[in-house]
Amino acid sequence: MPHNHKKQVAKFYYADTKLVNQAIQVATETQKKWDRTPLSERFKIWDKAADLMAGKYRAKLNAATMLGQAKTTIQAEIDSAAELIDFFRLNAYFLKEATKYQPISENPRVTKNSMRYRGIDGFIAAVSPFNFTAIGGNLAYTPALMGNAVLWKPSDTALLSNWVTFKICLEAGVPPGVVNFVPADGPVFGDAITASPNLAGINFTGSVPTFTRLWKQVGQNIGIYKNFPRLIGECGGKNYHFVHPSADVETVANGTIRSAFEFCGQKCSACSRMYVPESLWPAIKEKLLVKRAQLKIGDPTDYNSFTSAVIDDKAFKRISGYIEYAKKSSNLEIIGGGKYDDSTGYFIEPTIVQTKDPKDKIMTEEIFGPVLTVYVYPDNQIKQTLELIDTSTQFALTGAVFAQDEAFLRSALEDLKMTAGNFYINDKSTGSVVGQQPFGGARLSGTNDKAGGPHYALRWGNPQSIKETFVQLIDIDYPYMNQ
Ligand SMILES: NC(=O)c1ccc[n+]([C@@H]2O[C@H](COP(=O)([O-])OP(=O)(O)OC[C@H]3O[C@@H](n4cnc5c(N)ncnc54)[C@H](O)[C@@H]3O)[C@@H](O)[C@H]2O)c1
Ligand SMILES: N[C@@H](CCC=O)C(=O)O
Repeated sequence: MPHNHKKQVAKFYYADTKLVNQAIQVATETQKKWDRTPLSERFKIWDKAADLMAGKYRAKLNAATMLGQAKTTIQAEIDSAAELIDFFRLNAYFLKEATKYQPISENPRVTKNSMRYRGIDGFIAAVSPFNFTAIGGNLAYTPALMGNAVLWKPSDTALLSNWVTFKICLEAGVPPGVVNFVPADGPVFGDAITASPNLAGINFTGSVPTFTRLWKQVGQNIGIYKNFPRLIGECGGKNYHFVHPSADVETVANGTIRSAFEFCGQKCSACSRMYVPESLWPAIKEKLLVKRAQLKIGDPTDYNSFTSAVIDDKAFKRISGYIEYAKKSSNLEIIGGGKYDDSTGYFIEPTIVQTKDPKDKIMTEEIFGPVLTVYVYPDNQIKQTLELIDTSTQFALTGAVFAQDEAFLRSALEDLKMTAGNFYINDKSTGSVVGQQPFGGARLSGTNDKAGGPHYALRWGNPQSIKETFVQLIDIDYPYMNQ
């Protein structure tokens, strides 16, 4: 039954503290053995998993993502087929390349230096969000590829697709105990892992408040751990589209509609605030409104649906709360959409708001839903508007600039340097591809460790330098003293 019909698709047993602790014990014990499995063996397993995802289980994975997370066919294919497979193949490729590096041995007959790539003794907790099946797979399996053992806590609202991913990896040959699937209430899981001396790292993607809580708990417990836990957190955004007076109007309108409303704006990279010059606003407004009105919102299993329902009642309340706020505010005007209805599912119309105040909370807080707010700026205030983009929110995840003026584009790259970890020129702020646009942002958007990039797997490594000497250590003098 599609998610938007408000029916449970599967029932899972939720782990209590005792069970989480048992999983920690299993993982910690398994890690030692798993870390001895040669990398070449692990690469074969990852390759097999990617083959299974691309072949035998492709339809099942996509169906699970559609039914469980209300993604349309195309959005499911982008996520649980393409991106998930890319993570498995490219992380293995990047790690193969990285391990080619060996330190300098000046005279290999005297001394050989080498580096081996180990996991971290203990366990890694992978805590994943609802919105991408691929992100869950990456958070859990990239540390595992590196030789770690993992407790994977899926989101309550992505259980089905995450479970299918887990089963595929078992079939591909990831030994039991290496990745442990642990559905649990968030705080129960968070409290248990941060209280364990064996916690070696947290690989988190989700909201700022959840990551902040986990970081604080680790800080409070810092004296108890065997290792300093590694903390990776990819969090929220308030992503922008900045339109220069030289921009191509068609590109702006199409890119913005896709970025703001695909998957109901429930992408961390979705465009949520837009800055348009007065001179282009009439043309852009008209195109945005026409295109918005054409979007079909319905069942994700209907091929004609552009998007479906938002993920759950909590999201529905939060997003409709912003719409109600916009209706009441004298600074804000809803110019498109604005209706919502949860009688058959958590449906919210793609909504476009115009604001007089570029610092209104609707322009600064993450909404994570299909609400786009536009601020129309005077054409002679480009610099001031760029400054506003940089300073008005605490996030720095994605941003896009639309312009045909080359000189402006080069200066915008500098003026907006710190505003986004993923910066787009004449393209929408969403849709990063593994290996092509490594993903992540700084400031409160996260630790910017760039999932899908060449260094990500190494963040989970525990390299060991080895020096072997083949000659006798003849005395205690320094070498130059014998010359
Ligand atoms: N930057 C990125 O790469 C990226 C990608 C996807 C999503 N996101 C962000 O994720 C958020 C949406 O996802 P969400 O609603 O699933 O986020 P969330 O923070 O509500 O949940 C994320 C995960 O944390 C778990 N959790 C909740 N409380 C916990 C606790 N006390 N201890 C341990 N785990 C706990 C949840 O059950 C879930 O598995 C948005 O803010 C979005 O921007 C960021
Ligand atoms: N790769 C995705 C990441 C979105 C996060 O939720 C994108 O850029 O659209």
